[in-house]
Amino acid sequence: MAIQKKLRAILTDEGVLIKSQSHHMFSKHGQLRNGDSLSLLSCLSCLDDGALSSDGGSFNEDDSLELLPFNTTIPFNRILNAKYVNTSSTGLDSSKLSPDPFQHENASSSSENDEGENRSLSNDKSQQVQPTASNLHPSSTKHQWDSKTTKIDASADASRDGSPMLGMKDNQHLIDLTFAVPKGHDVVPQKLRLLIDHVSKKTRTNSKGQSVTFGVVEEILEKSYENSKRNRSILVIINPHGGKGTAKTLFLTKARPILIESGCKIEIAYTKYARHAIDIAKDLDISKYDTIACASGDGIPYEVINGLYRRPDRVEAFNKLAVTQLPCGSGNAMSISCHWTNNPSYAALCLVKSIETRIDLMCCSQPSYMNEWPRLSFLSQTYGVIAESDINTEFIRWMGPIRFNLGVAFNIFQGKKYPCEVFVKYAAKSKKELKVHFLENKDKNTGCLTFEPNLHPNSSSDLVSKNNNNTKNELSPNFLTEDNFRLRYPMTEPVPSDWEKMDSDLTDNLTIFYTGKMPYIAKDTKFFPAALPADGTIDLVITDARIPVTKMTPILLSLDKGSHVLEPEVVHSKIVAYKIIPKVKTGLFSVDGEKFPLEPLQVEIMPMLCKTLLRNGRYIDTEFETM
Ligand SMILES: Nc1ncnc2c1ncn2[C@@H]1O[C@H](COP(=O)(O)OP(=O)(O)OP(=O)(O)O)[C@@H](O)[C@H]1O
Repeated sequence: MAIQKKLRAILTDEGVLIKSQSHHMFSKHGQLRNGDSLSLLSCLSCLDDGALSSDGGSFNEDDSLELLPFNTTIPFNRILNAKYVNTSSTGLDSSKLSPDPFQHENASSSSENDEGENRSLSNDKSQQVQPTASNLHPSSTKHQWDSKTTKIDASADASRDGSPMLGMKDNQHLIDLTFAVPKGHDVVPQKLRLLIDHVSKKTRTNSKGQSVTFGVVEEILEKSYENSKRNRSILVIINPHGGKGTAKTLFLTKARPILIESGCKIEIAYTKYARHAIDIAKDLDISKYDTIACASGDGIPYEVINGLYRRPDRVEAFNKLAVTQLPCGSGNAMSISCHWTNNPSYAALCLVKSIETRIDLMCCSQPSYMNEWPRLSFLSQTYGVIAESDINTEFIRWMGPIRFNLGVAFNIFQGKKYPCEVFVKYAAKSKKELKVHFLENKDKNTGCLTFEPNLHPNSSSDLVSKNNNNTKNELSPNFLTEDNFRLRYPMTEPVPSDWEKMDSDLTDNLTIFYTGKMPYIAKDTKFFPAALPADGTIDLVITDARIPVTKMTPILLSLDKGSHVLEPEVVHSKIVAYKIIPKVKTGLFSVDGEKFPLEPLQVEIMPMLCKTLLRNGRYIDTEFETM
């Protein structure tokens, strides 16, 4: 009968293992051949490789790998959703089920048009209601099947425990599985109807204190979202001008499908003027969301963080909301550092699978605005040749990231210097101390909120590294209090006695002053390879204009590898606060890529102020320890 010809599968520690009854289930190119409608399962084999390239690229995007005709595993870290197929209450005989495993699929039915108005994009009901511990109980059998629209209502569907239909054994369950597959340079949702042979051994305690065995869907979803939060409520802020005007299309075509299929609830706000995201964050109803995703460059997350900071209820806002980026701008340092990718579809997959983590911010004060609002910075502050190059090459914006490198090289080879005074409170002054600090802190996962030790030691899940020595984190969801926002070193007070004044022989000849919190400042620019999410320090890099061009050239050329910090001519320290007083008459600071006035600037670390989403609960691996 028809059901015997369906794809059959079992659960393993790694994922859903597709078994075939027929040796001819897959063609050479991964197409199903058993008479069912064909589904191209290209590159399921490379799904096993969840590793993103450490250079800030994306996952293994090679879809030309040999296909696995049998025993193909869909890893849990690529599974977006699972639902029971409801057959018993439909009047349908299982033998009459469509042979096409996709015919009854209910793709996201959000019917929004593509206009640039702010509007709700809540996905349809089937996406909002997910199988949960409470609605998966087998006794609940409220089934709905709209045969006209062939939609499966998840609320009904999820209420069922996959009880066997005609021709199925007790331990068999018919489910619809949605998972992410590579396609070209992206990852896209794919759906498959599977007959799963499974008897769950997992139990949970229900609201009455009884021990209840997991349903297979519940077990799949639990393993697929281990350590991460399911069904996020996301406010997506799109800068329609971001990424040379491509941000909106990038989000809608690449990121949104992954979010929708994962059961996220989405609303979109478009920025209508410069700095609009500050106002959006300042005024939004924080009870409606748990995540703000900036489909933009790094400018919008900067604005969102500063908008939240200006709220009277900022403690609640920073306790509740995670701020993340879907890389749709020209500078996407946050996504490269946090999601380990510059690709919006892979970043969306990382978003739904990530670990909520508290990261440090930096609080910036300058005379012209410190009495109003100090500015929070999540990425970097720079003065000197890079600040000038980044901002002053805006006129060649159309060139994309390369404009940054051209500007830097141009000014460096002109031998420009930017005299200043710098006062620093060190955490690790020498390169040796810095390395010790890095090694001591890199596996601590200090800010992880949802981290738990790997429940499945044999699992290949990449959510949790097997060889780290993490323990369950004790951070409370209401970790922050107003005290966390208090400045330890107000600019109005004299420089504290435990700060050191840097040698003026160096600072009078300074070319680059760069402080940062994330490893990548742009694609292929690993400027702060020792940066850690929540180690309570800022990384400082300084260069001297007297470095000969013959030595400066290799330093600049090693920015992609991050090994520039090892060069003896480059100052590299970890600090908790600093004050820089420029001595030049014209110029600027750049804070998170934004233009700031040429005035004394004082910055201090704000430990774990911002909740964000990190793949594996950590920044992209910079390989600093092996440099
Ligand atoms: N509708 C708008 N009109 C004009 N400016 C806008 C608008 N929306 C946002 N902006 C501004 O655009 C700037 C850059 O935003 P974003 O970082 O998203 O883009 P980007 O493509 O990465 O640009 P950049 O090259 O500056 O990094 C921000 O300063 C923001 O205030």
